[in-house]
Amino acid sequence: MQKENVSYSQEVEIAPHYLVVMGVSGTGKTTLAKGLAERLNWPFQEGDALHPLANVEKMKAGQPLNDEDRAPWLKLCHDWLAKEVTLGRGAVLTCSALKRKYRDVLAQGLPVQFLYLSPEPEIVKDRLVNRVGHYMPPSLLPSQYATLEEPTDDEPVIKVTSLLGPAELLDNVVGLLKTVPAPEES
Ligand SMILES: Nc1ncnc2c1ncn2[C@@H]1O[C@H](COP(=O)(O)OP(=O)(O)OP(=O)(O)O)[C@@H](O)[C@H]1O
Ligand SMILES: O=C(O)[C@H](O)[C@@H](O)[C@H](O)[C@H](O)CO
Repeated sequence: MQKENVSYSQEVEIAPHYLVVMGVSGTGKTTLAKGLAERLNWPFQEGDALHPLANVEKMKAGQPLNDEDRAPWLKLCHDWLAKEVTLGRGAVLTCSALKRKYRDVLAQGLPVQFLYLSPEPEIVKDRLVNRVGHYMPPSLLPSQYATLEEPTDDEPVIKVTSLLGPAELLDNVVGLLKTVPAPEES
């Protein structure tokens, strides 16, 4: 029997992934994650929106967060991912996820993949200095790098080193996701 003439967009061929777009402040997590969520029709959560108010106030005041500050926030991020995994549609979260132990909390028991953005530090600094309307002061960037433990190959990570602008980067990552299988549920 002849198949019905249904046209699928290229994006529909991408299996649901549960992505945490990670990296230090200013690497372009929100820009890319929003683009992915819109293009792939996956739910999006801005990780920064889950910070307790005290964390935001601390960052605004130019003080880096510590492990204790981040713990309740990471739990909320994990819980959002867990909920989305049960719904099975794919999902995208932004979260700096700077340390290995933070990523372990985020991914615990979940088929999460980290999409690691790491433009050159000078480029990231320029982006932060030129960004308007965001509470995160560029002066906190050195502490972000000091805290960062780059993901290693034994983690479920997709590394994105491209220096493309937002639109081309999005196309590039969508293309990449077509080649990367979604991990099995653990
Ligand atoms: N691929 C890109 N090329 C050039 N500029 C970009 C790119 N992606 C994002 N930007 C710009 O860089 C700045 C930082 O981007 P964005 O807010 O997405 O970063 P972020 O990692 O989410 O930051 P934060 O962790 O502080 O929320 C913004 O002004 C954004 O417009
Ligand atoms: O772990 C951290 O230190 C924080 O998550 C920061 O990365 C901020 O949330 C973000 O960069 C603000 O824009």
